[in-house]
Amino acid sequence: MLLSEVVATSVAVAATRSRLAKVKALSALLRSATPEVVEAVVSFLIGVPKQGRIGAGWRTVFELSVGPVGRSALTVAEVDAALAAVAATSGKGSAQRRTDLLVDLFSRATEAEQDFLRRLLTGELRQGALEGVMLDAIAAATEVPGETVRRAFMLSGRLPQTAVAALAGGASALEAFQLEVGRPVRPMLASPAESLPDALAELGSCVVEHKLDGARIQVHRSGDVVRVFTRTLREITKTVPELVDLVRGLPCQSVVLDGETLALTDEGRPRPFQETMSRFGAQDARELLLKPFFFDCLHLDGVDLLDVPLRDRLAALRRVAGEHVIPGALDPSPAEAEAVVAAAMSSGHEGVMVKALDSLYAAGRRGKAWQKVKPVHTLDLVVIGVERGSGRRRGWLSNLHLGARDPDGGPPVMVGKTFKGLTDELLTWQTRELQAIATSTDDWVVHVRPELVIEIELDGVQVSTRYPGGVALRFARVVRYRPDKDASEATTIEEVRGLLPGHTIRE
Ligand SMILES: Nc1ncnc2c1ncn2[C@@H]1O[C@H](COP(=O)(O)OP(=O)(O)OP(=O)(O)O)[C@@H](O)[C@H]1O
Repeated sequence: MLLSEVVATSVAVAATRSRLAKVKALSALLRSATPEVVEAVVSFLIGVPKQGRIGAGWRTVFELSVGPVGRSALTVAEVDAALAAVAATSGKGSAQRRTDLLVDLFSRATEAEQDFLRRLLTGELRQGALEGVMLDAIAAATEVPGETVRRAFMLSGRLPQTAVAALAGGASALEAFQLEVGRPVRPMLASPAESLPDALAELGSCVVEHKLDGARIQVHRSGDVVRVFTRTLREITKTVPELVDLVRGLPCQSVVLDGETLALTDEGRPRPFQETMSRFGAQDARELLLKPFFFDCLHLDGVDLLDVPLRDRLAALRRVAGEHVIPGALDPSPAEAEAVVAAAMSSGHEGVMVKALDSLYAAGRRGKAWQKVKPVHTLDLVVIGVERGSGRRRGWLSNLHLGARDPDGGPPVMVGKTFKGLTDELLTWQTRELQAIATSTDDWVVHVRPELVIEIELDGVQVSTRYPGGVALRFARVVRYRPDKDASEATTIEEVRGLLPGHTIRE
């Protein structure tokens, strides 16, 4: 398959707002790809090359200036091989060798292909929002039910491999995907509830647990080997040795645990979220110990538990991790449930989770079986630009331009601005981070790649003629950055519109 076919499809998908048209274009391309290149084709389209980060600096790639050719015969397989060669280059003089390989590749590409490759390599093409569209396209290309494709993806965590299996072996190949200890699955998510009584009434027999304000972890143990993953399935085993030691000491041979981790003060209250997240960085900074609070068990000693009711998963969890289970109450009366909320709030946590005891573990799903009850309403928005500070904030990048996600995979839709709630520490941090992902700047605004997710508290929204989505935030203020989320998980423009007066307020 020619690279130009992938580029043309990518451009066509970006140019249309119709989900159906996107799915049609992608599935037609998948159908015409030969088995050897399916993995590369899907990787290119979702903007994540198979080789991951190839080690060529952003600047190198962006500043490569090689005259384009008028017509090209570059194939997907050739590009894939070239990227593999770049990724495999290491040692002394490797920066130059990588540049040479890239120059060679770019010199065989047309202008449109160069532009595509540049955006692929700098991560600009990466669009989490395209994942859902791609899953539909795989289903359409193979005539396998969408649910089967989705489940395989949630269990493997990898879209290209899901496509390869679907195209080669259809539904039966996808049904063979199982939970594998050591390979993370997409975590189950929660929907917002109006109130505690609503959630209790809707779910019937349930567990009410503290909703801790930390970071999601998924811990896999097989024998003595323990691996820890974040909510976005990034491995952080090396940075959290205390969690590894703790799970290695549990009374079992193999286990997969789902939970939340955070750093606590001496009084047992949560430390600021930023401090917990700083432990997920590159090095082991063990002076700030993390404590795990597990709330689910997906596998225990050879038995997969994804498809057993929560009641039984919790029994397994208590057996294996008793004292590290998150606080809560099983099958509480309304008064007992209220008491859990009061205890959670007075300990400095953000609310409670209410979960149906007969529900199965729906990997990657934000369903109704788990409902969160939080007194303060927040949105997770994407930073799309930032204004240069003035006065006391001179030298810092300050006023943030905030976007909501387009569920059909288009660029984020601006819904407001804010600099409220930013501490000096956050201003310093964001100035550095935003400069690193700047795409263009003028005197006033620095535009950035839409990657950073930020949690925003607000009083509500109002109709706006200024912003393209027709809706604007009222009194927005920053709660915190969410480095554990990527832009594909941000609040959608529809969810923001749902907050307009006249709509039912969900969160
Ligand atoms: N008892 C608990 N059960 C499940 N998740 C919990 C619990 N306590 C804290 N959490 C955290 O809450 C998250 C679930 O809420 P949700 O699905 O809305 O994700 P979220 O968008 O990160 O939520 P929020 O933005 O409200 O923190 C989980 O990902 C987990 O990190």
